[in-house]
Amino acid sequence: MSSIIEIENLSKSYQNGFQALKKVNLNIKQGEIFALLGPNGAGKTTLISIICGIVNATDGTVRVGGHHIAERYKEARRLIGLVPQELTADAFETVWNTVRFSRGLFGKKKDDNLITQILKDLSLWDKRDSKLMMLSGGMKRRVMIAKALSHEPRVLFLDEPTAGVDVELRKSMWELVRKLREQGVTIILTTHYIEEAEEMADRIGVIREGELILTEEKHALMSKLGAKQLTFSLVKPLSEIPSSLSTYDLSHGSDDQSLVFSYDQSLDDNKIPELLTDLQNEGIRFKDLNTKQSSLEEIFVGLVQDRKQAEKRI
Ligand SMILES: Nc1ncnc2c1ncn2[C@@H]1O[C@H](COP(=O)(O)OP(=O)(O)OP(=O)(O)O)[C@@H](O)[C@H]1O
Repeated sequence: MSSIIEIENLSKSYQNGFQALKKVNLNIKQGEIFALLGPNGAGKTTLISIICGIVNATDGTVRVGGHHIAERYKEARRLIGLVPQELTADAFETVWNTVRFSRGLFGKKKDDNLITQILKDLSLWDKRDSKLMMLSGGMKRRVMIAKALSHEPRVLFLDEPTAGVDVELRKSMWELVRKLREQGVTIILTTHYIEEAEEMADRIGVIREGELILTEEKHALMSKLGAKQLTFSLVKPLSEIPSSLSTYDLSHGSDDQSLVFSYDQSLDDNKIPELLTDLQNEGIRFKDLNTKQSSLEEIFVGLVQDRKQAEKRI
């Protein structure tokens, strides 16, 4: 897959000297859904704002569709649709005019059939004559998406697309994003809902204190970093774990009738066969077994906390 966005050694220091991005390197592949995760203040919005030409980089380069974002701003910007966190449209204007006008801003020819289609796809057609201020929060957010799509961008940035919306609307947003991807649009989203990244993203980037500390295919990330737990439901309570089993990472579960074995699933030799034999030798019998993989949330919290813990140790 070719890259639609190429970011090289991108750094940003704000005027007050604060360094918000530190030598970020990232390629976004055409047609993927990329989720950018990071705690508050990590630099997500700064990164998006530079790619969209709203904020200037201090160092490094960004190319969108091969166009240098500063030297060929117009060409690059034309390929991008941005859905910001905040509503940025005239509250007294109608849905139809808002979306139609936005296409014109990018110098695109009028295409009312396209605007009609976008509004229908976003379930906004019935509201086309309503003023924005009459719409619910979720509807307003859809208008922002319609606006961003009006000039047929190849890349769509969604900054916190579902912050503060209810579960039903969040799910319908996810549907919509998938549909856009099927139409060939590359999607980059920032989110605080790890569940959202877990559900939608093909690839995940984690940013922490201005550094892109990881980019990985979602499935690879989950199997690489995800510890797995195997829980044994015991036939009889076990007050103490025998010392002969001390080489295994074992602990009691919710009570002394369950035993939890944590292991690294990326290792070929996960020691499960040996553990089963040793349990039998110790006369520890079980009536049921189940495994659990750590969620993306657990992985993410672990990644973001590592640094804090390391700093505490110093
Ligand atoms: N204009 C500015 N001048 C100085 N510092 C700024 C400016 N804009 C942002 N920052 C700082 O840069 C850092 C990164 O901010 P940014 O908005 O990119 O983070 P974020 O990851 O998007 O956070 P959130 O999840 O809260 O939206 C923060 O510490 C912020 O305070």
